[in-house]
Amino acid sequence: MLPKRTPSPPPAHHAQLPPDHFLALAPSFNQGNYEFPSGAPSTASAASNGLAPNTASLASADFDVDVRTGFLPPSKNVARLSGYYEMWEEALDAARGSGVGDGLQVGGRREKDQLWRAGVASLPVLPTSDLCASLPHLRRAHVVLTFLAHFFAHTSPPSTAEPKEPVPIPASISVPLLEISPMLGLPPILTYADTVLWNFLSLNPAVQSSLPGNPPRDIITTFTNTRSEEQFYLISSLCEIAGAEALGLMRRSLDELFVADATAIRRLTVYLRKLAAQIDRIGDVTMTLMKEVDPEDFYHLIRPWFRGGDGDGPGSAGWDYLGLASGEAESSTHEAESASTRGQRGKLFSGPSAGQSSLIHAIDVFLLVDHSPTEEERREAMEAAENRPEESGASIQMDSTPVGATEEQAPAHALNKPKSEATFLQRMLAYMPLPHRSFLIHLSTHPTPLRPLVIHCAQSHPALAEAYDGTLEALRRFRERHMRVVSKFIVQQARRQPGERVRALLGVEEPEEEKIEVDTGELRGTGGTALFKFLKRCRDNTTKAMVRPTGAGYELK
Ligand code: HEM
Repeated sequence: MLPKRTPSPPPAHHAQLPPDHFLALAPSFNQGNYEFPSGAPSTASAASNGLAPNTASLASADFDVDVRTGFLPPSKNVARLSGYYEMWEEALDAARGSGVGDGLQVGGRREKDQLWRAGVASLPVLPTSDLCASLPHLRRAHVVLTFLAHFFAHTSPPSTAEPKEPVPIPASISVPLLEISPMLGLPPILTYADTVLWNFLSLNPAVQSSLPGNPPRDIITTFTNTRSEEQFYLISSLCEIAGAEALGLMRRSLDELFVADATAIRRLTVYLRKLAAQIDRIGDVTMTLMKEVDPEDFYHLIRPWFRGGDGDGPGSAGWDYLGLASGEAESSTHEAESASTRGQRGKLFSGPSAGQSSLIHAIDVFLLVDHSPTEEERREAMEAAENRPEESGASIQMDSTPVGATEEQAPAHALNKPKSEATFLQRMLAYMPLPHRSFLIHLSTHPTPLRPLVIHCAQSHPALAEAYDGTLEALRRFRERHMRVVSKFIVQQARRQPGERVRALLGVEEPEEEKIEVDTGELRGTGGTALFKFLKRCRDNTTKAMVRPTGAGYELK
């Protein structure tokens, strides 16, 4: 099925990394500790015993955050690898086919799917050294290899053994993937960075940037060739563009916070109002999903490809990354890996979710919205971890407590949190590219004095408190609208059979029964969350941060 090839010379056009690029530097924070056995991704001044300056900024090139494009790369994404890496691209072309319904099918029951898998398993293990000189090429390699890994895993026959065997990922994919993933600070699984940040071309691809005047227009890689899948990624990238403007407003607010005199407070009030409008804009863009993405396509055709090694819930067998000696495999583990799978073959990484976007998390940190678990949730998580250690997830601590904060300065709910359990948002940090993760950790360990200032000035400058609450109200509105999207694209689809068109594409003839009973409490996102509880809690935490909270809102149904 795949053409036989012998390795040809490496691509000649790779640009050299500037010597001060983050990939070229040995990070000073790269010594292991309890939380990050393979090195802590933190640039916090706390890590240097207070000697390092606080360089926290909301648009910092050091963290690969661009003033114009935010978390999207300002330079052009690579659309195709060349030289001997063409082999991977050809395997991906063969998996995708040339149109809707022409590619591989989840379940891999057909001969076509089996031939493809055999072809990929017999590919040689390519060296990755020629990718290392260029960040855009390294990113494209992660996109290609993770799409291939998901194609391979989801066309593999289900294990009939008891207990289930992990899904094998062949050495031709897993070895290079495990080599390049640490260079990007990502786990060896498809992430939001692969489907969105590094997967678009702009309106004018000749121009080396994705400025607002030259926004993302074409998606490079999909599983299904459907317009819905392209639009799902594209709309997410347009949210990021709208978010870049929000980051700019937050950066200007930080400058005013630094001065904090009467003029600065007036300006801050204006910036917060503008920030609220920009968050509404992100919500407007998100709502275009309702029109542009077909919910049946999303739920039945696209989403099944996203499932990661933990896709079967707590009892998942995971994915087995073949081809490395056991010692090597262990040194390639990543923070996203659950502690319970270290040393085991089946790795339980989660599939991609827009919850892995750094944008909304950055707004949360700026406004000091705290998502740490409540006492009750902490107890529940501890019990779950004791009973089912595989559910405890990776532990990356990110709360909004200022470094050196006193009890009065820190939000009460952010103090005294144990380090042993991680919230969804903390877990999602591990699925972000290293510079973005470092950026969020840096911000959260140097939180803005915004909320304390708003509280301090509530009497003397009520307009500031109003603007602050207005921004949180806009963030709450975003979360409500997002819940409507989740309701339409997941909850409602889980309750009914797909129509004839989608059944034909799935290779399913007759629906088993028209209506499906769904326990909504059991519905899980690709990030592994219990959907209803999680999204409501994120919404309610936003309201809690208000100086004058408003009432409850939309219920997922
Ligand atoms: C069809 C479209 C979408 C669906 C079905 C969807 C679904 C989900 C689900 C199921 C979660 C829970 C986490 C998980 O387990 O994966 C989640 C979280 C999240 N999603 Fe989406 N999502 C969609 C689009 C978007 C877009 C366009 C954004 C843009 C910013 C976004 C932002 C977030 C954020 C920030 C979270 C974390 C929870 C929060 O902070 O409130 N999502 N999403």
